[in-house]
Amino acid sequence: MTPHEAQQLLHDAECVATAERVQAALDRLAGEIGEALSSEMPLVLAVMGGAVVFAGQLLTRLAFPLEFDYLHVTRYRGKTRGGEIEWRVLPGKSVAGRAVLVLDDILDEGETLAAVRAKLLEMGAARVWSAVLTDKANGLVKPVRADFVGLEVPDRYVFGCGMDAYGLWRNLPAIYALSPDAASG
Ligand SMILES: O=P(O)(O)OC[C@H]1O[C@H](OP(=O)(O)OP(=O)(O)O)[C@H](O)[C@@H]1O
Ligand code: HPA
Repeated sequence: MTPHEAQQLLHDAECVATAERVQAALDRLAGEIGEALSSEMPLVLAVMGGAVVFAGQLLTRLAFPLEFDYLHVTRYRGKTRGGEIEWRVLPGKSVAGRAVLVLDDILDEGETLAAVRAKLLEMGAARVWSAVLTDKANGLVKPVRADFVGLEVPDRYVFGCGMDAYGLWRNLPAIYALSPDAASG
């Protein structure tokens, strides 16, 4: 894709959550997570790459002791439809016996979070919580629900705030839905 085509993708997209709404959701989420986990000294794990913005912006709002690490798993690989789960990096820190909080940008069909949760429990995590910046209202019975949800997004392919459109635009501070034409590409 050329830079011009990438700009066109954004131009044709619809904003579904402004940067202000995202920041307000982060403030609320941080409060909810603090109430639930402030005495747990959790290991916070970002699911790379989509969680990079969410994790960075949430962590500085959490005012309790925690450890941070990441794991890398992917199943969309720059496309708008998911496939097989591919594990790229397991968490480097031991999760055995730990309270773990998983951070991800989006709960869509729920396959990724379900696989991450199962893997962490298999690795001996004592308890696994999850927080997602967005939960897609797609009407599916998802295999897992998130304990903490920032925003609901419509049943469209969304991007920005860590979420990519064909590998691009993770850097946007607001959330957009791809135009139907672009989403089928
Ligand atoms: O609920 P699901 O349908 O499983 O989809 C959610 C997952 O899909 C995205 O990851 P992706 O595979 O696109 O990799 P990325 O994090 O590098 O964008 C997103 O970051 C979530 O991890
Ligand atoms: N946008 C970006 N990444 C995603 C989505 C989406 O709508 N669903 C699953 N991963």
